[in-house]
Amino acid sequence: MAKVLVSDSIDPVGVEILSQVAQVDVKTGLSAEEIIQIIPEYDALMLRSSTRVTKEIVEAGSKLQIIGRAGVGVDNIDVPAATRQGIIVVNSPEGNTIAAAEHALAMMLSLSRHIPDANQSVKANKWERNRFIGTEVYKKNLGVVGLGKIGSHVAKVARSLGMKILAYDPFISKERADQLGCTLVDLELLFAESDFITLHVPKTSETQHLIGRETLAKMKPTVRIINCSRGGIIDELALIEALESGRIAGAALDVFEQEPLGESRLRELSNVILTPHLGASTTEAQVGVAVDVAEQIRDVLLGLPARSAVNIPGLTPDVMEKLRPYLQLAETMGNLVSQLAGGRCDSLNVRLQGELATKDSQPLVVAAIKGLLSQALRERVNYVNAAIEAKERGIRVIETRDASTRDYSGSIHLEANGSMGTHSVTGALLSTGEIRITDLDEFPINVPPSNHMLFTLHQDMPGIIGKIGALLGSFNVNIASMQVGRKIIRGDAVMALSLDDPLPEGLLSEITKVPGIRDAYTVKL
Ligand SMILES: NC(=O)c1ccc[n+]([C@@H]2O[C@H](COP(=O)([O-])OP(=O)(O)OC[C@H]3O[C@@H](n4cnc5c(N)ncnc54)[C@H](O)[C@@H]3O)[C@@H](O)[C@H]2O)c1
Ligand SMILES: O=C(O)CC[C@@H](O)C(=O)O
Repeated sequence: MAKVLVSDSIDPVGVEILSQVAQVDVKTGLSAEEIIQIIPEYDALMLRSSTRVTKEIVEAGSKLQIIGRAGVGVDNIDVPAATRQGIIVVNSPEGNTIAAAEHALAMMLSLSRHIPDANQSVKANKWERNRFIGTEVYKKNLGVVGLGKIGSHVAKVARSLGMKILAYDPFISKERADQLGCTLVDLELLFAESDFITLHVPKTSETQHLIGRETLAKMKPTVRIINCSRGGIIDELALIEALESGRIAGAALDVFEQEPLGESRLRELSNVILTPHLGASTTEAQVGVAVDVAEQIRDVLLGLPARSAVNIPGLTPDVMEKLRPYLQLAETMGNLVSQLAGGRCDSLNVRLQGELATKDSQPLVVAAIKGLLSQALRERVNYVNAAIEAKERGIRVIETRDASTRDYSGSIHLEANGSMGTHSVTGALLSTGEIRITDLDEFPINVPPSNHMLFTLHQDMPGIIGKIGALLGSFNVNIASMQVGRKIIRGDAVMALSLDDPLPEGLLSEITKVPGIRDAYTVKL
């Protein structure tokens, strides 16, 4: 019989479901070393946010088929390590949305009316009615950073409280924001105009310390900040200084840079409310995420696909086998075209060409959408939710199939319209399975995707390639490979460069100033 280790406390209904197919051991509070010792016996691991699934744990799990996170964020699991080991990682993308949104709203109202302090005061036999004068949220500006599932629900409820919602989410269309009654603004304006700011973004390199010393300095002195998303999105030290000096009025935090929260001056501040990562802690959400994830673990142990895998598509094995090499191609092309077009796309045209023009190839469209959304949603977008996420974001997906073959037996052409205009890419596979970008904005090229890329649209004229090379060299950026594509001599052309280093800040605008360069884009793949 298969064995499942449950390493954090989950609702008993989850254990019941797992017990249908496996021996279930619930062992909470184990250290990493203890997990490493016992994990070789287990076929599946189920956890919440307390267990950190490190590379060492993953590598020790020689029998592990699946790791299930009873919640949204999989940032406590080394997903790349699991993927390399062929372990499916599943989560519950929606099971605790309402719970987390309601916690953020509760934090906002508690802050505005001093509920925790007033409660403590009455319990200490005091009656301090003048000490706890609050502020109303009615007609105040609420800045919502991240208008995804939780942020949208917060925005909807806050609107019914009479608040005006300013939202920042570079990956959400204006139409979607309009539907939610939110005004999309840039971060500067959101920070400057908000009376309350609530964070609902994933933790990524872009959102790490999104709120820090510099940004806090731009806020109103009366602002109150709520973080029920992830620790580290606020620079805690900068926040403490701003609260201590009265630079801002208050904060309510459910998540911390270090969890459990250790020694911290946050505990001494009267204008702060702290909760121990309770966003998902409602009976309903705990049942929801436990059922959602336990069912997926049960199914995978029975040899069935998972419906919410973050690292492997939940497709039937035979279709998977056929399409496997092309799924990565479609995803890479989606990621590339989204970065060229700018995050906020309103349409994606997918043309499947040659041998891919069959009805079985539908997962490739999903893979392209997944790639398109990956900048915005990271591990939260998967093969199951990609199409729904695109629809909810107001992205129109148009599919066409063209059975005629060109240079490759099968290729994928994507065209996206985003905040930086309409751009297109085509990709194909070499017989070795390697990916090639074969067309960019209708200009023929032939380059492999790489980590850091630079594309230019320019006029084909003598000296221009040298100028770009020299400019990159002067900033110590090494070029790994370079290719030019053009249709006519001395007409428009594109340059595709693979770089060994990321482009330093400010260099892109220098490149666009080079005479003959019309546009330049950096891309990270
Ligand atoms: N406190 C808790 O217990 C708790 C419970 C559930 C979820 N969470 C956390 O809440 C957060 C939001 O979850 P969700 O389910 O709404 O996720 P979601 O994926 O539905 O929404 C996240 C949104 O952030 C946007 N985004 C990505 N990068 C951005 C950036 N740089 N700037 C602005 N917006 C950006 C995305 O476009 C997306 O719309 C996650 O970090 C999740 O882990 C916490
Ligand atoms: O397990 C929890 O209680 C927290 C879950 C939450 O942080 C999530 O990302 O889903």
